[in-house]
Amino acid sequence: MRQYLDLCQRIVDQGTWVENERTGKRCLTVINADLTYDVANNQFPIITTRKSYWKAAIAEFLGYIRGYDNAADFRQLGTKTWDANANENQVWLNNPARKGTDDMGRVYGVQGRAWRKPNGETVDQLRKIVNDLTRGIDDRGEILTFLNPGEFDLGCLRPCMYNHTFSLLGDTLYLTSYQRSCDVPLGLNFNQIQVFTFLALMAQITGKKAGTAYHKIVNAHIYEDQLELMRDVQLKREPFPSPKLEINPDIKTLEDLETWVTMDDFNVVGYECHPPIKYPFSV
Ligand SMILES: Nc1nc(=O)c2c([nH]1)NC[C@@H]1CN(c3ccc(C(=O)N[C@@H](CCC(=O)O)C(=O)O)cc3)CN21
Ligand SMILES: O=c1ccn([C@H]2C[C@H](O)[C@@H](COP(=O)(O)O)O2)c(=O)[nH]1
Repeated sequence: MRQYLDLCQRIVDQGTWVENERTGKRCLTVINADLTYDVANNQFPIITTRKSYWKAAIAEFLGYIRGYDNAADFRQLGTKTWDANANENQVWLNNPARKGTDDMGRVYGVQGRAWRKPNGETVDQLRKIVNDLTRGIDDRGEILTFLNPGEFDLGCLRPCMYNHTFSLLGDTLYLTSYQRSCDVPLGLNFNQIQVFTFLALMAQITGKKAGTAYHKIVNAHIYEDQLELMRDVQLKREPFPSPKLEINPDIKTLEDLETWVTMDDFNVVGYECHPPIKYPFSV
């Protein structure tokens, strides 16, 4: 949790103001941040200096694992986080590729599970990784990439966490995740949980030990309308110790994640936190 607060403080102290055309807002910005999560010792990196809606964060990531392309499916899993990008951004609303209400287009999990090849077939990147890791294989290319520049115009948003690479050292599994753009007050609160949980889940379904997750961020920013709350409220609070994440041990395969798993299969034990802070969201 300290590393999150250090990044927030660094943006407040050393950030540069950058205009953002897509949202029409200015962002206080730094370049390059490296975060690490100790999944081996279950140090769950949840924010404690405000209440974190961790179930929504895990639901969002489960939707990517399932290859969802529709905000209604995400709501069914337990998160409304895609409603605004699917239904309120004028550029996307005007895009002829949009298939109607709640459609997100070919983003995130669609690329992860059904990357289109020129011959019309699709590539299931995640299935290949799970198959390899289960057999103890790391071919130094166990890469799940959501970034498909050829299809940017077919989706509502370019992926922010766009690359997840798995590595095996003996029977210990590591994850390195790359993020091009990070809304530190809102998005990172979710993304930290997602990177941690992705490694924990992949270790569980491939029968490996979870090691460390490395989270590498390029552009880390605070929107102008979030700054006061971050600087004068959240950064004035002292963090609590990290809680533990419990995952239902009956989750054993990728099919389990694709079919019956719900947010009831996850639990956070010993979560102590400060009161909620409602940060503005930019569409
Ligand atoms: N500007 C922006 N920031 C993001 O973090 C972001 C996007 N856009 N677009 C795509 C996804 C959607 N994500 C979101 C969207 C909303 C919340 C949010 O409103 N979080 C609140 C309440 C969550 C709840 O009640 O479940 C929070 O306080 O964390 C978080 C992440 C992350 N991504
Ligand atoms: O998982 C996510 C998804 C999105 N974000 C943030 C980062 C930016 O503030 C916006 C995306 O805007 P771009 O103009 O496409 O960079 O969403 C995040 O932090 N985490």
